[in-house]
Amino acid sequence: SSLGDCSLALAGLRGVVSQADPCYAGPFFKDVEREARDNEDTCLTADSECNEGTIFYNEKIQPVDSEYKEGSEYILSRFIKDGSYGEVYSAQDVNTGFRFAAKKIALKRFSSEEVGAWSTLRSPCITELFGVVREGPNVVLLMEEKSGSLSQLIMERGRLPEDLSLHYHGQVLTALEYLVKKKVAHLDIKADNVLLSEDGRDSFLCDFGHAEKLDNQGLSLSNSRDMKGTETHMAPEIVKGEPRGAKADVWSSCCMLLHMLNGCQPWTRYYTCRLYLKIANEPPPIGEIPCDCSPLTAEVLKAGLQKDPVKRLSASQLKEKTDRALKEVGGLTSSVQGPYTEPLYVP
Ligand SMILES: Oc1ccc(F)cc1Nc1nc(-c2ccncc2)cs1
Repeated sequence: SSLGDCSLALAGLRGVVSQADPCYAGPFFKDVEREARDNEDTCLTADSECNEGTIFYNEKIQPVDSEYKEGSEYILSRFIKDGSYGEVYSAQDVNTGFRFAAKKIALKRFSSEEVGAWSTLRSPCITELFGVVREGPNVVLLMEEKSGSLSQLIMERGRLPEDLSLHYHGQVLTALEYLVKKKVAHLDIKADNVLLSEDGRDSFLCDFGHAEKLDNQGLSLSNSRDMKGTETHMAPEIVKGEPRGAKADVWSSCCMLLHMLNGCQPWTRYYTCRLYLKIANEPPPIGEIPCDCSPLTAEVLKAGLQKDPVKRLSASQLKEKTDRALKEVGGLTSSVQGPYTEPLYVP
C-alpha cells in the first residue's frame, strides 16, 4: 500500500484493529511495549475492551467493525505448547473458517522485537506472521499454522536418519542466510522452533521472541547481555555475555543437528548441572558427533561448533558444506515417517 494508507492505518491504530502493511508494524509495537511498562497497573487491570493492533494484509483473517477478539472474531481451538513468553494455540477465524496459530503473551512480557524483527521477513523457510492484536492485558501474535514441529518428529523417531537430518539442517541454514541479509539474529534456534509441512519435507523457522536486530558489522544492536534462548543450544559468546550476532544462530543450528542425529540434546548426557560454565570452559561438544556419521557431516559440525564466532563458518558457508555432506550420503532418500531408532546414549 502507499505510505499514505499505511501511516493513516498506524495513526488510526489506537483502539482499532486495522489492516496495514507489515513494514510499519515495528514502531507501533515499540510504544505498546513502552506504554505497557509505563502504566504497568492499568495494563494489568487493562479494560478488556482495549483491542488494538495490526492484521497484515490477509483476506482470510477478517476484523469485524475494526475489532478482532478471541471468542467473537476468532476462537482458540486447542492448546499446542508453551512458546517463548507465551502459550501457543491453534485458532480459527469465525467468519472465514481460516485456521492459524496464536501465541498469547502477557502485555508486560511482550517484546516488540518479536514483531519488529519478524514482520519485515518474507521467506519460504520462515513461517509468516499474520498480525498482532492487543486484547486487554495480553498481546496475541497470529501466525500461519503448521502441522507439527521438528522436536515432535525427533521424539516420535528417537533419532533421525543422517540424510533427513542434513536435509533439515540445510533448510534452517537457508533461513539463517536470509536472516543475515535482513540483519536479524533469531537467538533461539532449536527443534521446538522449526515447524514442518504436512508431508514433513519442508521446514519453517518460527518464534522470534528472542530475536535481535543486528548492526552493519552483524552484531546485536540491543545492548542487553542477558542470556537468551535454550541453554543446551547457547553459543559460548552468549553464555559469556560477549557481543553476539548471526554466528550464534550457526552454533545453535549445529546443536540442533546433534539433537537430530543423536536423539538427545548436546551436553545433557554428560552434565546435569547448569551448562553455562561448561559451554564457556569445556571444548565444543564435537565428542558427541555420532561415530556412524559420514566424514563430511562431522566436518559440518566441527566448522559450526567453533567456540570463537570469528572462526565459526557463516550460515552460507555451512550451507554449502551441508549440501555436499547430503550429496555424499546419497541425497535425501529416507522417508520422514519411519521406524523408531533408539537415541544414542553415552558411548
Ligand atoms: O512465536 C510465535 C508466534 C505466534 C505463534 F502462533 C506461535 C509462536 N511460536 C511457536 N509456535 C509453535 C507452533 C505453532 C504451531 N504448531 C506447532 C508449534 C512453536 S513455537
